[in-house]
Amino acid sequence: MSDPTVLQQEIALEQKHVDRVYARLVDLRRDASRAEKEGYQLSRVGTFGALVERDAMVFHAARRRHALDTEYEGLVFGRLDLATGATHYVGRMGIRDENSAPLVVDWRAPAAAAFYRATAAEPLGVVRRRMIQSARERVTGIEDDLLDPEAAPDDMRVVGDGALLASLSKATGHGMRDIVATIQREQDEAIRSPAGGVTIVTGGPGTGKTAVALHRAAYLLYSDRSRFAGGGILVVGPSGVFVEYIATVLPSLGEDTATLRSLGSLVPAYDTTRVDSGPVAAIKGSLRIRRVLERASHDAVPGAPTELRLLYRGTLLRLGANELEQIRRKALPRGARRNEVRSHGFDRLFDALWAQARQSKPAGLPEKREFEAELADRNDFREFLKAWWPRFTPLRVLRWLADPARLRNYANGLLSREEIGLLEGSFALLDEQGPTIADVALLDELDELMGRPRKPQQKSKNPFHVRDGVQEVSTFSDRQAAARSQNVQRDEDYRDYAHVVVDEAQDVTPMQWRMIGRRGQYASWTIVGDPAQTAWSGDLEELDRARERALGSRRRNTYALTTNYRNSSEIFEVAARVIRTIMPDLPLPSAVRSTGVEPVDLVATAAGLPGLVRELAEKQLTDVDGTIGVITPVPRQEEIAGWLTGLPERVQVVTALEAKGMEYDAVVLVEPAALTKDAAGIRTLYVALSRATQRLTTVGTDANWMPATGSVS
Ligand SMILES: Nc1ncnc2c1ncn2[C@@H]1O[C@H](COP(=O)(O)OP(=O)(O)OP(=O)(O)O)[C@@H](O)[C@H]1O
Repeated sequence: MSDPTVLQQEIALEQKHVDRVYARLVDLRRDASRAEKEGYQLSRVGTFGALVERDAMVFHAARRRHALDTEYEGLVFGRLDLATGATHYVGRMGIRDENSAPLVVDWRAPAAAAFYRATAAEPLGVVRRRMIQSARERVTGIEDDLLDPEAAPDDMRVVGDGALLASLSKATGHGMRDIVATIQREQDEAIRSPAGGVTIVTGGPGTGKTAVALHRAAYLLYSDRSRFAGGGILVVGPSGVFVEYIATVLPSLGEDTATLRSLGSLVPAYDTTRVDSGPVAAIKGSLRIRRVLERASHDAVPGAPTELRLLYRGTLLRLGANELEQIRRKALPRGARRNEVRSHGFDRLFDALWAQARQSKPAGLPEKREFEAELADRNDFREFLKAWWPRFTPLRVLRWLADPARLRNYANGLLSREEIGLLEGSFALLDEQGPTIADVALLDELDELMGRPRKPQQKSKNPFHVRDGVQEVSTFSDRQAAARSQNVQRDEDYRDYAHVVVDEAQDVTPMQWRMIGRRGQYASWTIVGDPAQTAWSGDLEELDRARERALGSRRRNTYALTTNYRNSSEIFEVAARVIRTIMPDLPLPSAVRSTGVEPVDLVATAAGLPGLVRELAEKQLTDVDGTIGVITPVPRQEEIAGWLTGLPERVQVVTALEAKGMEYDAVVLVEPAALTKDAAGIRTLYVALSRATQRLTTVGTDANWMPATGSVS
């Protein structure tokens, strides 16, 4: 423990610098408001040039003000004392004083890298690294790491127990914890990985993969803003709950341009949280379903007219079922996209009708063009076309799969009888309950298979588009320069992202890789995940192949994270025992924190379970300050939520699948035995057991839920 007087003196010292920074911030905000006002004045001049300039000025100034507002909290969080005698302050954004001398260095600037990378073994010129904790403008604490005692001047003071442990013992809030002040070296290396190619980050539970992925997005925006803010960064996470959990991280770093989507909302027309059972999700996720969809996308419309009869100038023109089917098939060869070749179908229909008309030679038969125009004008003919070859939406075609006869026909030779039965059960609910998360990838595939007329894309004409590189300080200028590109209007289903981040990548199915891949054809990628946490019960090799295909031949940079920052060592020990039963040789991360509190395992009768679960949740409310996750088997979420009605919002009831990527201070895992039927279930159990930072309780009707080694294959 450090001497409290020394601590207070050091806090007072840092407060002086922080006061200077905030005073400067006031000036900068005033300048920004003035620039905004002046921008509006320019509109009175009325020339086109002045208007363009006004737009740019107002936009930049407004953005600058926004940046200054959002990064107000915890603006300065670090200080480096170098062996050279120089001192750098590190913060969420770079700020210079009125003479352009740096007051704060942006955490992403090269000069700040040592803040994260220096260790006692390799101090990189850093003598003391100091983390400054604050509440708004007030410095509240200091945690020092003395990295190079030999080089330390005699009067250098070192206080606190180390920054990382201090930060980890804080309670978890609703959003993800902010780690910018305590990023560790192996994480920093992954964050600053080269911008191109594919950066792959692996590591066990709680190793900071999500945190790294998000800080990397912020780093890329900083290091090449015109490329990444202009082209856009897409962040894909597994569930809506997860996306909400991470939503505040990038804005807290001053970046609000990235697009965050869950797998159920990646395609704009849908936004679903409905999940399929594991076996159904495995069929829908497998590439075999693609051929099933392809067949559906080429099939005749249910209830389509089987005959065309038109009275034309006293002559009956008639096409029967066979002729219509032949025309349709010829116009729609394998590989053709139904919505795109619609007009070919119509052309062939006209040809067939024209041939008939010519044969019967009605009086006054006009030229072919005019004949076509006359038909196209007729309501009865137009109605026929609409019914015979409508414009298809993917959802309409997916609904055809709810018809068991059609499904069997499309899946014949591709899926087993049992698999077809499972799909039948799932698609039967499509009309009533809407698509599931797995269906969204099928709908996107159908969209691709059938094509659609695309709107021309709007390109931004940006006279203020400035190419910027990494800058040491004063990032206002690069943020402003890019402001224009952030105003780019993107297509609703924008596909040309400059960078795609995929979190919890181990759970992305082959069909979902195709869906994401369509949106990242020109992108560089960051992929983070942990294969040991996958719930995928399908073919693991197929999964690897699909991912590799989406990522293409881009260069891979791989990073492995090795420390678990989330779980206490007592909690992670239980999770580790579970995963070792199916993956005995898996390298596991080491949990850095011990609380001395052992996890609790309880058994109840079926009748006693609801009361006990409620009691346990209530107890956690007094034991921890932060969030409490009650994790349930997927089919029982609603029932168990019913047992907990009226409890504060801090108690969140989530399924084992929704718990992916999440973190709670206390976890009550209900009926763990429900998850031990197969290897995918055990991997999901491993996820559920590794969500808690402080307290873990397992409770259920089966006392023997801990799987035995080799009990499942
Ligand atoms: N360097 C760090 N300093 C402080 N906290 C950290 C650090 N790295 C990670 N954490 C914290 O550890 C927890 C786990 O991080 P994160 O969710 O990113 O891990 P993950 O590897 O994605 O986990 P999982 O695979 O289990 O979903 C979070 O609370 C995060 O804020």
